[in-house]
Amino acid sequence: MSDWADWDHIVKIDPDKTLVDGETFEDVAATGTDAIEVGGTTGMTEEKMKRVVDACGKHDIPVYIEPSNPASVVHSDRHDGYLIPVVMNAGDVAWITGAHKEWIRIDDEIDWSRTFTEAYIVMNPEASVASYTQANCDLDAADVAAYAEAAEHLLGQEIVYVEYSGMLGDTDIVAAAADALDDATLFYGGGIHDYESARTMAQHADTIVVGDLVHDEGVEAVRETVQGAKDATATVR
Ligand SMILES: CC(C)=CCC/C(C)=C/CC/C(C)=C/CC/C(C)=C/COP(=O)(O)OP(=O)(O)O
Ligand SMILES: O=P(O)(O)OC[C@@H](O)CO
Ligand SMILES: [Mg+2]
Repeated sequence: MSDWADWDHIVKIDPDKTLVDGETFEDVAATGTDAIEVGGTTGMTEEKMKRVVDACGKHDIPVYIEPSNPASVVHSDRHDGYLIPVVMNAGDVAWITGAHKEWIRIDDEIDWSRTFTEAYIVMNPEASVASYTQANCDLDAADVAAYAEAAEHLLGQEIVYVEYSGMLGDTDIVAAAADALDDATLFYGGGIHDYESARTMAQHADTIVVGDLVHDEGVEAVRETVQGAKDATATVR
């Protein structure tokens, strides 16, 4: 069984951002979250990635690199694996297969045994990731459900990621993606900022991803979202 099948909550650390004053990656690992993903769209470098992966990898929690470009991939045995995005609604094929082909050409240390993909559906047109990938975010619930189904059944994706980075998404859209999937795991990320927003999104998604909150508000606020995710899981399943 894959690691993520048991995850209700992920903290996503952006190596281009800082933690709240006085907080450490040990504090982040102790929030009760199930895993740490390390990634961001803008300002990513190998050096910043390495610093965060090394710091997070010291604690007893799964750590996955989520690269936004081939140059931000670092290899180490400090982390558990690699979650490589594939953007279903990208406007530029670079973000579906192009960057992947280039990465494989230049990197001769890829460890396929711990490399997996995430099928992104990018929904917030204001997010950096939307402009970066030239995503078509003008999608209704039926479009999103169809992308989710295509990801799982045509492309064999094990993770589908509804991405509202920076804003709280539409629950009808997240529910439609959830209904469309059979066995794939649904990640939801974007705008989760408290117990209630976490619980609401976790009622639909298998796993919620909390990003900006850890940088802007800190670990106490993250802890509340963990509780929201766990409570939703307890009622739904
Ligand atoms: C093939 C390799 C190794 C890399 C390419 C992988 C792809 C397709 C990346 C596309 C962009 C993407 C989906 C990146 C994942 C990380 C992510 C969504 C971060 C959040 O982005 P924002 O919140 O918009 O950006 P900032 O917070 O950095 O402004
Ligand atoms: O930063 P936020 O809005 O929490 O989004 C989390 C994550 O989905 C970003 O890739
Ligand atoms: Mg962001």
